[in-house]
Amino acid sequence: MQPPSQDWASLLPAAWSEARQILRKKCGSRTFESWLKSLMLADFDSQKKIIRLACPSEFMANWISSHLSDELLLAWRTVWPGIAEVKVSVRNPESQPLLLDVTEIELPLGDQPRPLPKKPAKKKQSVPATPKSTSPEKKAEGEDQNQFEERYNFDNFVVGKANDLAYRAACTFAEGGKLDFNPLFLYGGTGLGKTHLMHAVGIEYLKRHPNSTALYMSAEKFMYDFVASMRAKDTHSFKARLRSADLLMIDDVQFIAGKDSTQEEFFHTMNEVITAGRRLVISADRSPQDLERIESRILSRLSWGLVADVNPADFELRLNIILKKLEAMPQVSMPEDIVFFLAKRICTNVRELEGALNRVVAYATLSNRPINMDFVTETLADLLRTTQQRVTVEDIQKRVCDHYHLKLADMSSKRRDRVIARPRQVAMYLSKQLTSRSLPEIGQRFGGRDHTTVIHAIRQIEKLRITDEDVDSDVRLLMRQFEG
Ligand SMILES: Nc1ncnc2c1ncn2[C@@H]1O[C@H](COP(=O)(O)OP(=O)(O)OP(=O)(O)O)[C@@H](O)[C@H]1O
Repeated sequence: MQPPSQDWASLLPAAWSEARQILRKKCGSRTFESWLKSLMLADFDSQKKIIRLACPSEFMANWISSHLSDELLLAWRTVWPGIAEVKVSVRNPESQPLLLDVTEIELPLGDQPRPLPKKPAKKKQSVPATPKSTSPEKKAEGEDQNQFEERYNFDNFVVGKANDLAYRAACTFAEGGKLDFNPLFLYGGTGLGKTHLMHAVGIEYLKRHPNSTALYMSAEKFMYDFVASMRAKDTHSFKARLRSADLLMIDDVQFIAGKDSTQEEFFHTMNEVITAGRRLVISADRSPQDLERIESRILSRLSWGLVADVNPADFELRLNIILKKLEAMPQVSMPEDIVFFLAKRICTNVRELEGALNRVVAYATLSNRPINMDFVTETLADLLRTTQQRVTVEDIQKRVCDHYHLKLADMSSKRRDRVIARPRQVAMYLSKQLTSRSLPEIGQRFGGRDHTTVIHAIRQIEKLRITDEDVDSDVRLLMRQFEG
């Protein structure tokens, strides 16, 4: 059964964001910036599995179609394997895009550029398209008003031991009462919810104080806008915009490390905002004392306020996050053991956990398959491989020998009778699937066999998994033992 269209709409932003990351990597920043960046997601035909992208001109549409169509299809298929076709056409100025692409993080023009951050650019959804006749100033104003992602609110933020302090501090800050501390400094590793909390502060603060102004920007955007304002010889408007906000939030402040002139401006902005009794929220990937190449006067101001850490989610929090996300997808039926499995295995950060969940749901819907353990281990194979504890060829050999009641020495012996040769092939196959060992390395560990023997074993098991149910179920069982 096909899901109703709004289900697709909720999954598309994350998928498009992931596809863009892949495209940037595959095609290089130059091509991406020149040709692909302005592409917008225009439509998704869930019946025919066609993605339609729109770009500003016919010339661009033709060029992209003739030069980059393979890359586009590949990127989409990496994210959603069932996609049949990706079409590029000219944007209809009247129609509203499915997704409005917000400005991606730009490199600063003045201060020494640093590599772009690896995390996906955050997307806003459901932002009304800017009317064509809007003046640039009006547009900037409009962008500020629409800067918060609605779904990043306090209700959607799941609280656990790892983020309790940060959550409570953020709530207090957003209430807008007497300021007991200022600034609020949130820090923690990537993908743990700092940006989510900042958006939640902004949303809540504006809800309670509709006549106030709140401004959120990444430290990179701060840097870029500042440098641009210097070039345009108009730093005045830049300063005025930031310093007049009742609530100012700067995300990922570690990005201005080593940027002297930006830090100078940042320091004065902080000072003015705090002195004027306006609210300031700053986030970083580490605590003030651990931030390097940031001026000490900035660090000391940061430590004046409340410093709250956001820690990696524990199992219970991960479980609750999945359950919360599933609440928003009532059409999805996910068995309890899968929910536990995901919470247990995807423990890097919440962004990855969310990505894994979205991928499973999207693939299942696209391929019309039920969500069960086989499906999930197959769909998330790459992720599980990197997150799983390292499995060694020796572990695999032991498990296979236990399963088939063989001696460990049989894995390396020259004996070729089937009762031994077949399990040995299974062990070679699993070694390729579950470890990062090369074919010669695997052969070496099976009694110094040649890599062509390993290739033969892998092909043999691949064939048998299709034609012989017993072999297939043995392999699945063994695989699950390692992956679970
Ligand atoms: N406690 C939570 N409850 C619900 N969702 C969460 C929680 N923590 C993180 N998320 C989700 O995880 C994703 C990543 O979070 P976010 O972008 O806020 O991370 P971050 O800490 O700002 O990372 P970075 O340092 O890379 O900017 C978001 O989609 C967010 O909604």
